[in-house]
Amino acid sequence: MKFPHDFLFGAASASYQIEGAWNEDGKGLTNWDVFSKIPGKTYKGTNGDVAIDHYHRYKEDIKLMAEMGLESYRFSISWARILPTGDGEVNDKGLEFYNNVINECLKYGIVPFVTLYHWDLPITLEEDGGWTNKRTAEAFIKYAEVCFRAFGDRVKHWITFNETVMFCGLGYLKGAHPPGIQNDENKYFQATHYVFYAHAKAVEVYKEMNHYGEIGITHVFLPAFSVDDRHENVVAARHANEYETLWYYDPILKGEYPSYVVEQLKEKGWTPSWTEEELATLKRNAGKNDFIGLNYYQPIRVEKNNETVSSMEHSRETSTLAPGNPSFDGFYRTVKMEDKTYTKWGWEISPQGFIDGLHMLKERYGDIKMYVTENGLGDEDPIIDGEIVDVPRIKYIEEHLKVIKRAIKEGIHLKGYYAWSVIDLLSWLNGYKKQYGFIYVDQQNNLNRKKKLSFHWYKHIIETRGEEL
Ligand SMILES: C[C@@]1(C(=O)O)OC[C@H]2O[C@@H](O)[C@H](O)[C@@H](O)[C@H]2O1
Repeated sequence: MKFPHDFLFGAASASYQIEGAWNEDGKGLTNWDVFSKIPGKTYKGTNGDVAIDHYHRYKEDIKLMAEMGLESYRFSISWARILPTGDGEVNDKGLEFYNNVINECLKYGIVPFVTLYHWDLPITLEEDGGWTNKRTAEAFIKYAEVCFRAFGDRVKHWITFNETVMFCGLGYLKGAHPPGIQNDENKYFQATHYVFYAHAKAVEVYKEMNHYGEIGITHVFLPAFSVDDRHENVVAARHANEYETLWYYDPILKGEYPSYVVEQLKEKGWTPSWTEEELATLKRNAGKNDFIGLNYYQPIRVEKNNETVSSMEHSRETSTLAPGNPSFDGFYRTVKMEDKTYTKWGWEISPQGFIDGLHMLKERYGDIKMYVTENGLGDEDPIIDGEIVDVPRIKYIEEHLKVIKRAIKEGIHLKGYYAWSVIDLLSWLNGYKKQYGFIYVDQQNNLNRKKKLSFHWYKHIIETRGEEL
């Protein structure tokens, strides 16, 4: 059986991780332009000043995507190219660049799937409190409207935010991302709330423009499972799902926060300073979401944590989602299991965990359309006789596409798959060591591009619509 005719086979990237041209054509400074240059913050001091120079080489890259037969390309817009000061004047050169990227995609019949925010925030807003300041939410709504107006005639698929849990969690709890704050639960929960509010307002604005496209948000999907049937561990898994999934998915799809978490935030003094108008905005717009984007890489296996967790000193290493760390509130800890397989970065490889999680989502949120907006293997790819023989990546994606096909047969409303990433790119915390792409970029040789083994494999899968999977 083939994948459905309207299922999109895609691949993804993000502006800061591929574009470079960090200070060209009127682009404003972003939080990552500044944070990445603070000594010790990134792996070997890598940053996105050049990245893989996609800003100047987008035509070559999109031509390669077309050669792969890619049906859709998910990329993000750098806010600071459009509004260099965050909420001031529009930069026409920024509009021009993304118009060129969109038109280049359409030239090959590649469907552009655009993420408005993939972590690069104009520095003026970061320095004014970032997502803990409602000004940033209001600025996002202005930025989104500028993009809808400029590109909405050709872009019909919009993602507002990528992985809120990551930029808020790493920004305000682990400190591994800008603004580099550790263990501040009040700021963390406040930031997530203003992101959800900004999302709901952007959905409302988009729908009022009658562009007849679709809009949603992309969240990490990290289903938590108990390590065994012991009651305290089952309770720990429930707790993890409430904080890591329901806190993110409920305000979007139900328009309200999960009561389990709300009650505990009240007890702990972590309740965001939300207003009735903001909460009403979430409620009013929840039903207008066209889809939810899932970034699935792994499940987590959890057990009750019985050791006291003082405010941990975090590092890049404790921020890479490898198992063995306690949750920020100390309630549970993740566990590396003897009978599971893991990537070099300690992420469990579990297609079964994905399909089990998908049924959990369907049970709670019904038939909401879903896209897999990221899935892929971060690896140090083997090179044999000059060829990138990334067989582990082929196996990883193949196994996940198989369960996606099964999930669709079981009634899960999945309409597309975007591999992370279309091309090797800058990792926020791992530099260029952790590769994800179908296309290799030679960092030692003029950033030359080279098709990997997986490029040819994915081309075949797309051509045959995954019939053999
Ligand atoms: C943490 C990490 C990683 O480095 O493996 O997860 C997978 C992937 O998620 C994406 O949204 C990030 O933009 C990209 O950089 C990757 O980030």
